Amino acid sequence: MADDETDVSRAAALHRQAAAVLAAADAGLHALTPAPADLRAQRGLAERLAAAAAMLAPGWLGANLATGQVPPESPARRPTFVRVGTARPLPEAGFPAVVPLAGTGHLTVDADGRDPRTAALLRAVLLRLLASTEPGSVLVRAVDGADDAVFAPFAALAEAGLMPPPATDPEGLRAVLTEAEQWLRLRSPDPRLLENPAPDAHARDKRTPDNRPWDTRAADTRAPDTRAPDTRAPDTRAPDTRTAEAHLLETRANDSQHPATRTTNSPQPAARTTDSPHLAVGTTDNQHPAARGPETRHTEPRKPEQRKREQKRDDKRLLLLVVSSFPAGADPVDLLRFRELAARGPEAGLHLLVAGWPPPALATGLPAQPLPLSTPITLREAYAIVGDPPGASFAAQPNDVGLNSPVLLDGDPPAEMLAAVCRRLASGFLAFERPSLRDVLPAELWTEDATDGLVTVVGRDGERTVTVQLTDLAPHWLIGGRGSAGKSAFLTAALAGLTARYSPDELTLFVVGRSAPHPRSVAGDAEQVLGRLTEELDRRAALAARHGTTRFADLRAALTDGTKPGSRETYPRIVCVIDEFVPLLQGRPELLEPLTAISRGARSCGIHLVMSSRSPRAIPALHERDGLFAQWTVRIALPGGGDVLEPTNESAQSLPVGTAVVNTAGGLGGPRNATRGHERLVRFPDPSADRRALSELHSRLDATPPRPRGTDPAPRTTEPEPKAAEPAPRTTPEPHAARTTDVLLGRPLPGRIAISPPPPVAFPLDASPGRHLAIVGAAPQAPDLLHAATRSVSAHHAPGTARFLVCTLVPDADRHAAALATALARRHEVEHLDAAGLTKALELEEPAYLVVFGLDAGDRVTLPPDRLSRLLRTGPANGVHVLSWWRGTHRLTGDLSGAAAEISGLALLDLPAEEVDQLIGDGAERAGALLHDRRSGISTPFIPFRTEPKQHVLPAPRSTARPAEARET
Ligand SMILES: Nc1ncnc2c1ncn2[C@@H]1O[C@H](COP(=O)(O)OP(=O)(O)OP(=O)(O)O)[C@@H](O)[C@H]1O
Repeated sequence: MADDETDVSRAAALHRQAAAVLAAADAGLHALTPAPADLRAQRGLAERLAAAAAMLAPGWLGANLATGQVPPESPARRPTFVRVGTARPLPEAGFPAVVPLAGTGHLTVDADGRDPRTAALLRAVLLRLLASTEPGSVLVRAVDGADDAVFAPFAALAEAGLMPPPATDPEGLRAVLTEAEQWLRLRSPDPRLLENPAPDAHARDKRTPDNRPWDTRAADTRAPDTRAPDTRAPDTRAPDTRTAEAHLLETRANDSQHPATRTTNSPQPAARTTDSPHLAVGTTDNQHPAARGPETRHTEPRKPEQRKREQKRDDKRLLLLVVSSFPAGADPVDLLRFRELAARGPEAGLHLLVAGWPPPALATGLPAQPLPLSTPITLREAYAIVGDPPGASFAAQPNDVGLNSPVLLDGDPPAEMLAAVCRRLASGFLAFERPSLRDVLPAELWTEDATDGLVTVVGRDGERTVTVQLTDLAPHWLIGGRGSAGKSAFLTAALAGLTARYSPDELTLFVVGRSAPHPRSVAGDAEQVLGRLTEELDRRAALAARHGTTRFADLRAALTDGTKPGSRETYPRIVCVIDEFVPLLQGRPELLEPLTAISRGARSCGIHLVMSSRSPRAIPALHERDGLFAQWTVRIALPGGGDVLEPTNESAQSLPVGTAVVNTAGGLGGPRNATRGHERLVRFPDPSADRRALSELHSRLDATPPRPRGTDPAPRTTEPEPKAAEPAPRTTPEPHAARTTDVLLGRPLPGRIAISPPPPVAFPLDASPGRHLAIVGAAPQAPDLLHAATRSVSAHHAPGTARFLVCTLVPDADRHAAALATALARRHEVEHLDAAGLTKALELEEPAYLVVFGLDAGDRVTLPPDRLSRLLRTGPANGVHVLSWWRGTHRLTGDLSGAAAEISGLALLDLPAEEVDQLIGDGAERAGALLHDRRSGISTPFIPFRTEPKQHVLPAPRSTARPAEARET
């Protein structure tokens, strides 16, 4: 080692000496009476310099790539020097021009990447740095503001997460700057220096100490082409300027005592003992975590040596920020951020390759200053000039600057060579295989119970399966990742896992901005979905208060206690998924309040939020102490999504696509690669690469009938079907039946969310069993509501495409039935049925809407309960839906209760509390109208639509009075 250092020192000294000699030679060439060149001496010198360069930049770092020869295998090393071209003081003599990088400084080129020479140089340098280091030890962030595809040949690295696609706009540029600043903060010896990620440019400039590199250099900056050639002998007295040798030695000294390892109060937090909210992530080989109960893994505080080891491993990495050109909208503050990063970067492993620097003063309003601690390259027509490296001089004389030799910059590396290196790096970095969608799905559908929480497999950590929970203690997930990081893929796979595990009785999805994959999902725009969710939260919170429960499991037990076995009344957990919430909240800030209320009140009500974004910290208030996310312990960071973690947590840096960091301690963490009990690096499936498994799952979900809570799963093969004699519902609905038709019932009550105009309260009719509507109550407006609701269904269908069968069993409603039939006939086929016709219609198998006024008046001859039950269960699969008005609850809860239990939509009008309680298990005082969907368990108050002015509505008997027409048998 000592010998090596001596050799290298000697080589560096030779290099310096040779540079000075060359400068002197150059001066000679330019003198009026040129001295005769000693060509042999020049060639000898060039050879010695080439040998010195080979020592400073061995292997990939300094090889001549133009030959197409892959440099001989050499151990991965820190790129302290890198070649930029060939210095050619004489046509006959040349040597590689190398400049310092890792541990020392940066590189700038005055022309940006639109100049092909610059673009080629950037690619060559990038290739050298990537090829000479271990995969993953140089992280690259690129900016190509001209969107000139300068980095296109490196695209294979994007998938591996080694180099995301370049930022092309100011927003992307700022994201890159922020990432670099975070990198610096974590490694800077004095983190206070970079407390504010986006500094106020002018304030920052004013407080810049005078001894910062760019300030001292600014005073004597001259454009390189105006520099006088060096005519003096090398300055051997210059102990204060750091030579290449000094750089090298200093780099080594720093290596062994990096600032980050020196600090005793490193920002990295000690691992915390996991407590219950942090237990939502688990790993297992085969056992379902729900069966194991909550995990109780505890993490011992890491020992100092272990921490040191982790930090040291991390310190080897470099972050390389490569700018080919600045985006048009970049402003002076962005440029000042570059200077700040440059000034502090090298000591923290941050290096910049910036083309187009200095940016023109006229365009930026800032003086065109060199980038601190950088070696500047200036392009000329046929060659380039390489300026002095940071703190040192290539020149021999104190007043001279730069390498006194023209440099022919390296051209593009051979395409095949570059592609091969990228392939090697990408495959080396993707150490383990992507799981398939089947890996996150259970063998059998809908076998889990959501009482204590939801849990699903999200991917694998090596060979281990990783599960994440949604429970009272870990109620919500916050997911972050840049564009194309795989957020949709992660969500789709996670939701597939949940919907396959939990039947609609256990789980209801509320989905904003994406399609809903579960039979009882509620999908729509944010206003509609959050409106429904707020109503449901209010309802459940009131029930929890009434029953004195603080856990959802207790509330569910209290609510289902005493309900009849097989009852359709269920209390599913609700998962509300909001994709890309930042633009949503920026556009509709008024939604923040209900969302925060839901987030806070949800945990004891079985309501969970899953929110994702490309820039989760774009609204800082959400992350403050009282902000939306303050209590969200589950954070999931995909590539570029480190923002969802604590600023000190680096585990999401340089994630490849297809991986995510799942952290269940609010993002708490420290260095990358450290082992933390509350954090897992997960490889998750890409459902788009597994379309078959996904569509198979969806078909199975569509085909599986919901089962009442408390009964066995429907498709058990060992048990007989409960009603073998009856035809099973069709598993593959006809195309017409697969369509969902909304029955519009009224306006929502003014709620917490101001929505203009508010969406109507509607009940969706789809192909699953029980999708029928019963309007219940003797209120005068009830028959008119059936009229209005049916008209909304008619309007939903194109003229002539729907069939309506209208029947009235109570004379009081004749007028309504007649008016409805007349109105419907204007658009569709309508048939008026008498009692006998109704009985026959119970056998319907062709699509139709059967509209019955006073269904409760039908006797058992007209309405044989078993035939009615069968129609209600199997009709929707055939496109048959029953829309009915029942004047009271008597028969619904009496002799027709079995059949009526099949009706999943109940519009209750002015019913007494005890009758509401009997029907839907919710005895809250309810004046007015209430829509209850038995499938989702959700009740929504509404103001009924009318077709007639109020005074024309006929009075009807009170619901509690038994209707005379209802004959019991
Ligand atoms: N697990 C995975 N493994 C490999 N590739 C994946 C994986 N998941 C997603 N991808 C790929 O990454 C790309 C982007 O995925 P996706 O659309 O899910 O990203 P996103 O973060 O939702 O993007 P955006 O924010 O732009 O909508 C897709 O081409 C997808 O095939």
